Amino acid sequence: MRNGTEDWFARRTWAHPDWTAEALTAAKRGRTVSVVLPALDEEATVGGVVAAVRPLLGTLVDELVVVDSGSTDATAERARAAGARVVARDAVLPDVPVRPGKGEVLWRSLAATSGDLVVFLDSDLVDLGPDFVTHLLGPLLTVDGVALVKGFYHRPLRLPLAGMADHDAALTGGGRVTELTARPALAALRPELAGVVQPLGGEYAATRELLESLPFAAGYGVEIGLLLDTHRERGLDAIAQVDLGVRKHRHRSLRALGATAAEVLDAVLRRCVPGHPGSDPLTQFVPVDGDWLPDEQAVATTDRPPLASLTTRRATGS
Ligand SMILES: O=c1ccn([C@@H]2O[C@H](COP(=O)(O)OP(=O)(O)O[C@H]3O[C@H](CO)[C@@H](O)[C@H](O)[C@H]3O)[C@@H](O)[C@H]2O)c(=O)[nH]1
Ligand SMILES: O=C(O)[C@H](O)COP(=O)(O)O
Repeated sequence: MRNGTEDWFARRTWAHPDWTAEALTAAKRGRTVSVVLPALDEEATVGGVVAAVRPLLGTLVDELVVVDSGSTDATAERARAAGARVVARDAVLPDVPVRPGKGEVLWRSLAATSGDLVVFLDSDLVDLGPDFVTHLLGPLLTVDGVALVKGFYHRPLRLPLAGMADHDAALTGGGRVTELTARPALAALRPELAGVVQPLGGEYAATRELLESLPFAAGYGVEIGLLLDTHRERGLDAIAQVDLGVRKHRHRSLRALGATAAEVLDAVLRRCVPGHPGSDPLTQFVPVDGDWLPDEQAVATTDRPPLASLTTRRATGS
């Protein structure tokens, strides 16, 4: 790591966070907190994530919202039954036509919530620790100048893998796009961010003021886009990271992760390489009856503008 990044790592990494919900509730001093779970067909897991956050509702957390990304399963019902407010993505900013993708629902979630601080959690997590939300809020509530807090964790790969002993995969095999695309891309194009352990992690917290000032990449590029833009606009010291223990989630296929990687890379290139024209659809090859058939997957390559600019345009009628 470069010197400045090593210094940042030492100052802005909490490897053994010990904030309690009680202490942080006292530290809020009038600030409010929204927890947002984006969810697309997560009926199996969303109730568990909501249940893990629910005990904090009314003290550290002021609102708990699942933003439904067009699910066709029982995600909304399960989330509601577990105690969340559920908002359909097209009910937020109803005059703005919906685009697909994760970044889109996170962007809309800002207009559906009001907390001064916003915590995002993926809704495909399983067995998440009770302190995920508390620890993500620690630096925001107690350290001046911090605007974005990323979680980091052990990431077990809960899939059978040839050639890998169970205990290796169980400890560190997960985060394939993180390790094979995101971190190498940052090392090449924004090495100051090489100390961020989980640049893609879906568990992070930020000030509303920061989030509303930044563009949101439409698809899976949203996390790395927010990280790069926070660094560019506010500097390294506005970013912190906190060890959350272990993160387990629902794994997607390598093919699906190829499209995620393409969106992550596109978001990096658009921010780090002037003149990048935007990526083509991703061609993957699928074996069918002894032949290899090309299959094109769309790559989301556009950003939503900062929500604050939209609100200003509406207020001034421009
Ligand atoms: O169109 C979408 C796609 C996903 N999701 C939700 O977003 C979360 C994360 O999606 P997932 O498909 O599980 O992503 P991962 O394969 O786990 O991708 C990792 O890497 C992505 C790229 O940075 C991040 O967006 C993810 O948070 C991070 O977990 C889940 O709750 C999904 O239900 C939506 O709400 N709408
Ligand atoms: O963050 C990532 O790299 C993706 O979520 C993939 O994670 P996985 O390899 O644990 O499925």
